[in-house]
Amino acid sequence: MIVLSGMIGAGKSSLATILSEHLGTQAFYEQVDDNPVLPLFYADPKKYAFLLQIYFLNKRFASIKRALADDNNVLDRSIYEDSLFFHINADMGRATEQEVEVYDELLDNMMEELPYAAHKKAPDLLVHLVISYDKMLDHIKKRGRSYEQPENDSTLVDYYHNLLERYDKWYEDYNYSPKMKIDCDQYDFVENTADRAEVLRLIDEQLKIRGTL
Ligand SMILES: Nc1ncnc2c1ncn2[C@@H]1O[C@H](COP(=O)(O)OP(=O)(O)OP(=O)(O)O)[C@@H](O)[C@H]1O
Ligand SMILES: Nc1nc(=O)c2ncn([C@H]3C[C@H](O)[C@@H](CO)O3)c2[nH]1
Repeated sequence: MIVLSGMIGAGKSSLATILSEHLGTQAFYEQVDDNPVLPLFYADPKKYAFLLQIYFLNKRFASIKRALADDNNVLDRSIYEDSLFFHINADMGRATEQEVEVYDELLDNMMEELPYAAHKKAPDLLVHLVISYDKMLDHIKKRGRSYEQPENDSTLVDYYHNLLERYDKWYEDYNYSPKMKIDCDQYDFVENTADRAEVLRLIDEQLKIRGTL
């Protein structure tokens, strides 16, 4: 299983499609447009942060179990980032200490079950998408989900900056599997075919080193 990580709008879902088609494997997407809790969260983060997190954790666990079944399936976002999101939200006062404690224990408990549920614990490769704030906003605007637009909600500017800041350290500390970075300001793998080919080549190179290609 290959896991894609990175900020909101970095291009994970787009790359999941491109990469899974290239490898002839399956992509497992994050549940967004049919996620009933996400709009509630953006409207009232304090009230819904915990519920949203439990929702994502549950869906993610189900996807991971299926994605781990075959080599090179592509998972759109890691379970470790769900925890990062929640801790940032908690630090912004959107979850209580007790909620954080329950979440962390539940996550640990679920992670202990993964080797039994999926015969494998960690991904074969993490592909982290790095993006600047401005480029990320371009993508968020282009995609047009109203609840993600900072012009509709100025608190999102702080939220996005907090996430971006913490993501760098998260990637540096990540040690559950081999990892690589793709610079989304440098490579436009959605609209530029030469950039797309280069990104796929870089990922293939890592998969060959790891013996899954
Ligand atoms: N390299 C790129 N060039 C141009 N547009 C892009 C690029 N990458 C992504 N986009 C566009 O940006 C938007 C967000 O991309 P996508 O949904 O793939 O991001 P994501 O990382 O999966 O986001 P989220 O974390 O919110 O699920 C989409 O409209 C997509 O077409
Ligand atoms: N709070 C929170 N915790 C998560 O684990 C999480 N994972 C994704 N998201 C939000 C970001 C995008 O708007 C949208 C699509 O990625 O969903 C999350 N939000």
